[in-house]
Amino acid sequence: MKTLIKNVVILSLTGETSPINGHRFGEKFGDILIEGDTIQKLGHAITDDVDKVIEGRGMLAMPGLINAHQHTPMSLLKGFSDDLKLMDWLDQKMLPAEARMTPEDIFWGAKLSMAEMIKSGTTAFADMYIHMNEIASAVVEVGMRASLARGMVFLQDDGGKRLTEALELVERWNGKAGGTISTMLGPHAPYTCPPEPLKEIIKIAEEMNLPIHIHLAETKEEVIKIRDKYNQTPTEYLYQAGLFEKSHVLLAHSVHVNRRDIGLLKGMRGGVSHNPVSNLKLGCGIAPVSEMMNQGIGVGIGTDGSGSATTIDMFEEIKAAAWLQKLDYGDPTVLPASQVLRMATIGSAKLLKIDHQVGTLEVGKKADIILIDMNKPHLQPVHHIESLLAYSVNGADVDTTIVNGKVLMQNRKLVTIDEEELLKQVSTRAKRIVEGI
Ligand SMILES: N[C@@H](CCSC[C@H]1O[C@@H](n2cnc3c(=O)[nH]cnc32)[C@H](O)[C@@H]1O)C(=O)O
Ligand SMILES: [Zn+2]
Repeated sequence: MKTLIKNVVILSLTGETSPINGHRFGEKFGDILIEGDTIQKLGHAITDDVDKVIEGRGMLAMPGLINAHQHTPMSLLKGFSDDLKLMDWLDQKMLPAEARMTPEDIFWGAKLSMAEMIKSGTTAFADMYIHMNEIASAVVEVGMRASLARGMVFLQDDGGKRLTEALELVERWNGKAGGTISTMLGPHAPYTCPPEPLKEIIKIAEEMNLPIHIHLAETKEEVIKIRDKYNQTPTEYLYQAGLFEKSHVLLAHSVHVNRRDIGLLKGMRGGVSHNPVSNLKLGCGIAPVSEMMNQGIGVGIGTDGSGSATTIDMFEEIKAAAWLQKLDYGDPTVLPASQVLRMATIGSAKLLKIDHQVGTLEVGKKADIILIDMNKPHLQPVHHIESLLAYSVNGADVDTTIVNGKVLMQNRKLVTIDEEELLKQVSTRAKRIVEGI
């Protein structure tokens, strides 16, 4: 199967961040040839025989956004319990609701998130949740790229069952669906994982060469809890358990990390998923991402589940990430447009360990591409394309979403998801789940 995208402005997001006015609209105008799952040519007036032509005049092509931290089925719980403290929200609302979710609910909730992600330009995501078989099946049906982990909370005595499920997920799905699915191990957080199971997971991850996805230092309460229990910061706790010795680690949040903590993270494989909207909404604080990046720590962008962030539009996260750093430093030159766009693409790709496949538009990479319709009042005139993308574009401006060479949305119509059926399914399921909570 060959697809030709014609007459688009191509923003490949390769290389270093560009200086202000480094890119101008129209400078890289051309065509993209996709063969199978791969970008075959980027050039001018490509004339190959193809099966499908996408006319892209007036549109911009860029790498799909990569959401580095998600709990996709929580879309069923969006708006159900807002404006609560994180620990109350989790203990009193989310965990009881999650206990009621059937595998089918998880399947439909994951699909709901995927519909929203495709419609706002996200092509890949990292997910940590329960009933991962159902999520993996939804991923295959929908055609997105995903890195999946069974979230493990060790507060009850059936923790062993969770580890077994985590390993079954790896066994069954790692590298499957044409290489679009990868897997990680997902110990939930320092406050839900005591040293013993945590160390066991770290050892298994090293032996099996599996990345680890874990929450870190999201709230001040977490810092107090870990200090009271272990007399350490959450980062020190994970460091001492040996987490950063060998494994590739995806840390979600990392809001409350001090200078010393950042020193411990320096040199780690992987890095931090910054989830600014969730952190803002829960009043958690501002993660010191500029400082971490200055120390060479990888930083990508995620949304967290829509149970907390409520929105999973990565363009909102991009804006929030840039604005928060500028505000925090009192300096608008911090985290410029070109840098924050790279965090949400190749930055996240590195965290998911899929940067050899995606994250930039380059010949030989997998075709995960989004087309943005620039013919709109809020996107004209164009002086600096990266500024518009970072500060003006919304998810709803995405016209076409392609993953692994396959068109998942065109003219804003989903190709692999029956939207009407989806909305019917989720409304009845969501009502049943939260009844009486
Ligand atoms: N509760 C599961 C495993 C956890 S999966 C991932 C978990 O992360 C939770 N979660 C979602 N958002 C956040 C957040 O912002 N901070 C901490 N936990 C979260 C979510 O509710 C879900 O329970 C078990 O049976 O072991
Ligand atoms: Zn989370």
